[in-house]
Amino acid sequence: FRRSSQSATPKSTNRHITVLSQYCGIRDEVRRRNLIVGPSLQTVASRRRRATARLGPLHTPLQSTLYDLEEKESTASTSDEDTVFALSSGSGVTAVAVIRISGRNAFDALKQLLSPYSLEAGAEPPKLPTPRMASLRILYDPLSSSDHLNRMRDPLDSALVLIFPGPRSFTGEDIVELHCHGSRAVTSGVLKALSSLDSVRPADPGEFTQRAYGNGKLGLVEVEALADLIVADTSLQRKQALQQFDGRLSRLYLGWRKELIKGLAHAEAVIDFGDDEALGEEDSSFDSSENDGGMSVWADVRPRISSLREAMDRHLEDASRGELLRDGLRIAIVGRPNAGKSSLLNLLAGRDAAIVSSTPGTTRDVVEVVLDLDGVRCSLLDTAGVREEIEDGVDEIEIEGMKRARLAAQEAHLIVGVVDCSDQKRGLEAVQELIRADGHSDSARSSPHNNLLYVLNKRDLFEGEMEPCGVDSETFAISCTTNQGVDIFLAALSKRALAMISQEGDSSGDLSVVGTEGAVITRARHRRHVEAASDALQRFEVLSSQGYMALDMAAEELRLASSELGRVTGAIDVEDVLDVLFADFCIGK
Ligand SMILES: Nc1nc2c(ncn2[C@@H]2O[C@H](COP(=O)(O)OP(=O)(O)OP(=O)(O)O)[C@@H](O)[C@H]2O)c(=O)[nH]1
Ligand SMILES: [Mg+2]
Repeated sequence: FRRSSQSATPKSTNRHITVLSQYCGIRDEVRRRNLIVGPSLQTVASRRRRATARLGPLHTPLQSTLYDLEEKESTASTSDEDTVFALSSGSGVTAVAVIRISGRNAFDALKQLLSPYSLEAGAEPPKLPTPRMASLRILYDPLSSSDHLNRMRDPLDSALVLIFPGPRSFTGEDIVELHCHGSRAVTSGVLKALSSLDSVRPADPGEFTQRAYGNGKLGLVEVEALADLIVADTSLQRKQALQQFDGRLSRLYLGWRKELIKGLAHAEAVIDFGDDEALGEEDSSFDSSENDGGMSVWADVRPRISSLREAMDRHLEDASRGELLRDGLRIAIVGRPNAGKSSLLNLLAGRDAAIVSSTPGTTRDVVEVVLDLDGVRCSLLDTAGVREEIEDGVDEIEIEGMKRARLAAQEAHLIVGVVDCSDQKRGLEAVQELIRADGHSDSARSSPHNNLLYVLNKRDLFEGEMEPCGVDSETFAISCTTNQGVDIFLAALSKRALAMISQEGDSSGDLSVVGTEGAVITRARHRRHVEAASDALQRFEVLSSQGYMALDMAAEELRLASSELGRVTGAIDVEDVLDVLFADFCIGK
C-alpha cells in the first residue's frame, strides 16, 4: 500500500490500510508480513487517471485508494510468461481446424512455422501477416531437415494465418491463429511442430480464457457466461449466456458496488474528521458530532442505499429463472405400471431410450433423456410404475425402483402423471398418492397443481367419449400408439416449461424472457453473494438510524455488502471460484 493522498493524515492512512486489507480479504497477509507495499507514485498516478476516466472524479482519499487498489488487483494477476498453444476447434476430423498460440513468443513461433529454411542456419526470417488480416501461407515443418540454401523444410499445410498483437486480442497477449485443414495428419503435424519449439508449451484447459481474465479482458461474470455459452444446448440458453457475456450482469453489479463505495467513502470521511476533531478535545465536540454529524452523515446516503437494497431484492425475486434455464428443467413421468410412461418418453425423445413391454414393472431405474422444448433445456425422466407393494409380482427390485420414482418426482420441476384411460381411477390415485407422499410444499414448486399435467394414455383402446376425470390439473387424452393428441400435449408441456423461465405474463420465448434488462441471476454463487449483500444493507438501515455511535458498524455493513458484490464480479477473493470454473473449460478455450 502507498499513501495516495497528501491530505490524509498518517493516522487515517493507517486506518485505510486496515480497512482496505480487510476489505480485500488480505488482512492476515498484510499483518503476517508486517509490510506496507505499494506501486510507484507514478503508477499510482496513472492508475488514478485511468480510474477517473472510468468512474468519474474521485472524491475522497479513501475512495481513490479503493480504486487504486482495484486497479492493482486487476493488473497484478497478469498471466505467466509462458507462451501456450492448443487446438481450439473440436478434436476429430473437421473441415477446418483452428490452432491458437498466445503469449509473447507467439510471433516467434509463427516465424518458425512460416520459414521454409532453418532460421538457425541463418535464413532470412519470414514476414508476418498484417495484424488482423487473414493471409494464406504455407506452414513448414521445423522438425524436417533443411539447410540454408538447398533443401527446404517439408510443408505441413497451406493455412490461413491471422495475428492479433496484444493487448488488442482475446487474451490481451500476442495471439496467432492458424486455420488449417482439419485432417488428423495436418493438425497433429502442426501441433507436433509447435511442441518441438522450446518457446511454447501446450495450454491447460481454459488457459486462454484464464489469461483473458488475468489481463482484465473479461470479468468473472463474463468468464462464467463464456463457460455457459460453450456448453449451451438450446437457443434460450445461448441467448441468456450471450446477454451475460455482453456484460449486462456485471454492469449491474459494478454499478451497485460503485454506489456502495460512494456511501462508504462518505462515512469514512466523517469517521476521520470526527476522530481528528475529537483528538485533544473533550466530550463537548463529541456531543456535537453526535447530534449533527452523527445524524446527518447518512442523510444523503440512506435513501440511496434503501433503494439499492430494494433493487437487489427485486433482482433476487426471480423464481430462479436464470438458474433454471441454465441448468435445465427436470420433468418426471410418473404413474402406475403399464400406463405407457416409457412409451411416452420414447415418443417424445424420438428414439427407443427405454424398454417398453406389456409386463407391468418393466422400468426399474430412472431413464433420462434431454429434450429441447422451445429453447428450454429439459431432462425428461422415465420412472418405475408405482403400485401397492402387496400387489402380485412386486419384488424388492421394483420396490427400489418405486423409491427412485418418488425421489425423481420430488426433485422435478414439472410432473407428468400418466394414467391408463381404461383404469382412470386407480391411475389418478397412484399419481396423487405419490405427490402427497413427497411433501411438495417445501420444494421449489409453489403448488403441486401448477406443476402437474395428466396424460390419459391409450386413447385408441377407449371406446366412446371421455368423461371429465375431476382433477384440477390440465389433462390430455393421447395415444402413444397412434400419436393422437400428442402434439397438443407437447405444446402444453413446452408452454409450461417456458412459463417457468419467463417473467410473469410472458411466455413468448422472446429476449424479454430472460429479464427486461437481461440481468438475470444464472448461478447459485451469484445469488448467495447478492443475498448476503442485501442482508448487510438491511442491517445498515437499522444501524444507520442509531446515530454517531453506530457509525463504524454501519459503515462496516456497507463494506461487507460491497465486498460481497465484489466477489460476484471477481474483484475480490476469487481464487477458489476460478479453480472450479476453469477446470470446466476445454483445452483451447
Ligand atoms: N394400445 C396402446 N398401447 C399402448 C399405448 N401406450 C403404451 N402401450 C402399451 O402398453 C404397454 C406398457 O407400456 P410401457 O410404456 O412399457 O408402460 P410403462 O408405464 O413404462 O410401464 P412400467 O415400466 O412397467 O411402469 C406396452 O405393451 C405398450 O406397447 C397406447 O397409447 N395404446
Ligand atoms: Mg416403463
